Amino acid sequence: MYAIQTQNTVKKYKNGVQALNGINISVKTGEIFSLLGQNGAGKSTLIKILTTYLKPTSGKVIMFDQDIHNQTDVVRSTIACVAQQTSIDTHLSLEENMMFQSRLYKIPKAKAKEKIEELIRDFELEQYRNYPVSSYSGGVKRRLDIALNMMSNPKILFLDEPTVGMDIQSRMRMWDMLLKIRDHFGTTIFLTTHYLEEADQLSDTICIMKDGKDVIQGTPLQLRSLIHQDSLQIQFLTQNEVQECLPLFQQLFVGRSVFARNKSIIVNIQNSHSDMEKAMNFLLKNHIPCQSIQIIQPTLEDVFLRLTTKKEQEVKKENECLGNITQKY
Ligand SMILES: Nc1ncnc2c1ncn2[C@@H]1O[C@H](COP(=O)(O)OP(=O)(O)OP(=O)(O)O)[C@@H](O)[C@H]1O
Repeated sequence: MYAIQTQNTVKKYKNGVQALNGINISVKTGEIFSLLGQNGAGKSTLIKILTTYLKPTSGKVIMFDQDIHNQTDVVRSTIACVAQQTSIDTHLSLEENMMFQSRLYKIPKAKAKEKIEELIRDFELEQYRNYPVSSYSGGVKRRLDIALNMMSNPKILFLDEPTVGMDIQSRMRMWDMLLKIRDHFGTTIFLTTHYLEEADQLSDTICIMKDGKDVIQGTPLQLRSLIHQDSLQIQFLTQNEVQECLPLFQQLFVGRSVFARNKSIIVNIQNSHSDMEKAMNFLLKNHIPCQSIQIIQPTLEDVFLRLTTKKEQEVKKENECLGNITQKY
C-alpha cells in the first residue's frame, strides 16, 4: 500500500516560477523515502504541498488512498512535519513541551504520560527530560523536536533536511532515531537531504528530482546499479592540484564525464586497461605528481551527478532504458 502518491503534480507560484513540473512519486507505507535534488529543484515546494500548506496548481496528491485537498483536516491530524527551524519551545523542558503538545492534540492526561515515558525510553532521552531545551546543542534540539512530533503518533513524518549542519556523531544518532521511528512505530518517513551518504545509508527508496520533476526513483542499490561503468579515480595531495588538473583531464578524456570529488578527479571509464594507461602516461609525460590511481565502483553521488547534470533528452533516453526500475514504483 502507498502512503503517498503524486500524479502529474504542478505548482506555479504567483510570480510565474513553475516549481513543480508534473512530478510523480510513490511512497510505500512504512518506508524511509528520501528526496534528493539540487538547490531550487522543488523539494520544499513538494513538502509544503504534501503537508497541505500549499495547494498544487494541477495534478493529484493521494495520501492513504484519499485526495488530500478534499481532506486537509484529516491529513493534518495524521502527519507531522519537522522543518529546519525547530518548533520546540526552548524555555520549557522536554517533558513540559510534550505535555503541552498532548493538550493540543487533546490526548487524555494518563495516556499522554504513558506516551511521554515510551518516547523518552525508546529514544534514550532521559537526560534531557527536565532542563530547558535552550541548554542543549542544535543536534539534540532537533532530536527532541522529532520526539515531540511523535507525541501525536503520526502515520507520516516529514523531515526537511533533518541533519543539516550536524557533525557526523550527531548525524549518526539522528539516523538511529529515524530507523527506530520506522521500525518501532511503523511510521512512514519522508525526508529531504543534500547528503548523498545519508540517503544511501538510511533510505528504502530514493527519488532524485530536477527542475520540478522526478528524474528517477528506486532503492539505493538499484540506483547504484544504473551505472554499470566503473570509474578511474586519480587522487591528489591537495584540492588546488585537482582544480589545476581538472581541465587537462577533461581535454584528455573529451566527451566523457570528468569531475572533481574532494581531492580526486573521477573519470567514467570505457576501457579500464587503456584508460588507466592513458592517464598514467599523461601524468608521467607532464611530470604531474599524484597520490594514487585506481578503478572504483559507482557511488550514489555518481548517479546523482550523472542524472542531474544531463540534458533532458539524455535523461529521457536513460529512463527508457531503466523503465523496469522506475515503473516498479
Ligand atoms: N513562495 C515562492 N514564491 C515564488 N517562487 C518560489 C517560492 N518558493 C520557492 N520558489 C521558487 O521555486 C523553485 C523551487 O524552490 P524550492 O524551495 O521548492 O526548491 P528546493 O529544492 O527546496 O531548494 P533548496 O534545496 O535550496 O531548499 C525555486 O526557483 C524557488 O526560487
